[in-house]
Amino acid sequence: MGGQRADHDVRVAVVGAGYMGGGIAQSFAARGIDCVVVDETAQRSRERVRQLHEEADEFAADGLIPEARADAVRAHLRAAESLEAALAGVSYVAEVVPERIEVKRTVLERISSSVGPEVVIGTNTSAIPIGELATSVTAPERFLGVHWMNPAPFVPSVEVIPGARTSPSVVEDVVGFLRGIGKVPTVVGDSPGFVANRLQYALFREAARLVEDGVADPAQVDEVVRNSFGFRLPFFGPFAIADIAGLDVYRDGFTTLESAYGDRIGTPRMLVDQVERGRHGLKTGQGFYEFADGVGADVARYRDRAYAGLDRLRAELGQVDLVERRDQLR
Ligand SMILES: NC(=O)c1ccc[n+]([C@@H]2O[C@H](COP(=O)([O-])OP(=O)(O)OC[C@H]3O[C@@H](n4cnc5c(N)ncnc54)[C@H](O)[C@@H]3O)[C@@H](O)[C@H]2O)c1
Ligand SMILES: O=C(O)[C@@H](O)[C@@H](O)[C@H](O)[C@@H](O)CO
Repeated sequence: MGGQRADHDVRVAVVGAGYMGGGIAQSFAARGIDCVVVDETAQRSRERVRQLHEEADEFAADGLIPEARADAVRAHLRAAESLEAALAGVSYVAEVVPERIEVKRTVLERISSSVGPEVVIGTNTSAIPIGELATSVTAPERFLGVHWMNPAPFVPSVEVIPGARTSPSVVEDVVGFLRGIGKVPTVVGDSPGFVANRLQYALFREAARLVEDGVADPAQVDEVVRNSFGFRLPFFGPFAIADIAGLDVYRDGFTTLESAYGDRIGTPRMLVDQVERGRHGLKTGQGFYEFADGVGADVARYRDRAYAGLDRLRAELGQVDLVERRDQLR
């Protein structure tokens, strides 16, 4: 795929046409890449493709995607009558079946035994280490994690997770292929939950503890997150935010949290090292990032412009009113 064939020759099979598989298939087809989806039965495959075509038209009607992209989904996205029929002539296979290792292993065995070793197989697993799934794949050098976020058509990030035996050229091809359809692929290490879900689930675990401890209810937690650090995250990740806040300030804050919660929110050694080396972030010109030679002032100006712009965009979009269940467990 990609490297060996021009992208317009690439054909994609999506195995598992559920919430994520459907969105992944739409994402490829909308860019003119022939994509075939297969689910547990031919009937479900056909039904899902009908839904995906209609959904793409709705996206266009709502102004979310250009009309031409919706037309491309109809032209390039189709259903297969069987797994074998779906896999015929493809360059890339997306495995998007349920997050149960035994289901994934069975499906991956069937896929990898039905296609040649040149066909790349990407699993959309949320958290299962690639190494644990690679044992079910013949020619594991063509196998890797390709973790899309929901909803696949609109969230830019795709984590690309090589297994121990994944060929570097396969990683390079997949990254280029994803960039070619407008995604933001990031190559990360093979650790349970990778980056996105290890952070997302850690946040959720602590959010659940806040409710369990009676500090806030779910709606209050969500409101604070959306309007505090969540407001900043579209522009700066956690290390940049820490640099901007001041690593010395973070170190001091951790002192309180560590004394209250122990290792659960313990002070990272890397943070202490930075502070002890006088690298406090934007305020000293160096932290996890470089801010010297006027870069800090540019970052601050961008920060303020971005946040003011997001504030205007949020006012324009409004927000959805979620009704919290009042019988929440504390
Ligand atoms: N839901 C999310 O937010 C999200 C986000 C990123 C990654 N993921 C991961 O993507 C994968 C799929 O998640 P989902 O939310 O789309 O689940 P889903 O239940 O919506 O879709 C799974 C689909 O796989 C089909 N399926 C089951 N066994 C099959 C088989 N043997 N052959 C073909 N199809 C089969 C099911 O019928 C279903 O349509 C999981 O690994 C999940 O962890 C989910
Ligand atoms: O945030 C995402 O898109 C997902 O990774 C999460 O919704 C979550 O991890 C699901 O994958 C659970 O299967």
